[in-house]
Amino acid sequence: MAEQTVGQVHFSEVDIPTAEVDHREAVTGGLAASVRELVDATIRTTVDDDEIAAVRAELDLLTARLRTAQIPGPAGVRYNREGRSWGWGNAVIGQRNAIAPPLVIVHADDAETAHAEVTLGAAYEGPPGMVHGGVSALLMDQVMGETASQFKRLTMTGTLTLRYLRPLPLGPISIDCRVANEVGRKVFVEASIGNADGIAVEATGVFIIPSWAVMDEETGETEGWRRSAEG
Ligand SMILES: CCCCC/C=C\C/C=C\C/C=C\C/C=C\CCCC(=O)SCCNC(=O)CCNC(=O)[C@H](O)C(C)(C)COP(=O)(O)OP(=O)(O)OC[C@H]1O[C@@H](n2cnc3c(N)ncnc32)[C@H](O)[C@@H]1OP(=O)(O)O
Repeated sequence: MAEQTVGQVHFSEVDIPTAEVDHREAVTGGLAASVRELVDATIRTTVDDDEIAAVRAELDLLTARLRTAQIPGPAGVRYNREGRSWGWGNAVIGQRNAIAPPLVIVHADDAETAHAEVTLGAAYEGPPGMVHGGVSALLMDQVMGETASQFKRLTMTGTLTLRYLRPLPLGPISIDCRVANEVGRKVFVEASIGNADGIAVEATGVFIIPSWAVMDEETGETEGWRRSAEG
């Protein structure tokens, strides 16, 4: 495994064929989906105290089984020689992360716009019955960051500005995003999150190609970046 550190961000090139990555994602993504159900059930269950104690004991055993073989730290961002990249622990789209909603992001062919959808349940509540404002910010930050990167360069959130227009009920939500402008290493991105009733939150962001990122003058790609297979 080749470790590459670009500034303070670590990437790992691993020699795993894309088919194997896809297989691992299908298997562990299924596990994450089950844990996501568990999170929802934990919030909403009304079973009695004894039943909670019994379930907890079983869960602790299951967790111990998973811990018998673990990587030493977080999942990181990895890529293979076929250009497939993956970040299994990502807080928004990590395939193995039960805390991730998980958002499905579709980027336009020109990579300048993106659309994302997900259904948010009880685990994402802020005001009663409504999406937590920080969750709205989190989801938009991810979509905006990916869109700013255009899958060819490393961008980091510099400034994210949000205007909360109206409360957003839990349930199906969607995000729209576009690159508005670019000046030097600054990429200006706009996004909104809402539902069938309209937009609830608007966001503008300045995403920055860090000064320490090494850029290829011809392609505009930064080192450490590989286009993901899902694009
Ligand atoms: C987390 C990165 C992961 C990367 C993974 C890559 C590939 C993996 C594959 C999939 C992931 C795809 C995309 C990523 C998607 C989502 C990730 C979520 C986004 C995040 O969760 S990311 C974490 C939060 N984020 C930070 O952790 C940043 C901490 N911070 C810094 O690392 C530096 O602070 C930095 C780099 C921001 C700037 O450093 P620098 O040295 O390059 O800046 P410099 O001084 O050269 O300024 C150049 C021009 O930007 C202006 N400028 C500077 N700072 C500004 C700011 N904050 N706001 C507005 N404008 C700013 C100046 O005013 C100047 O403007 P002008 O040229 O006009 O004078």
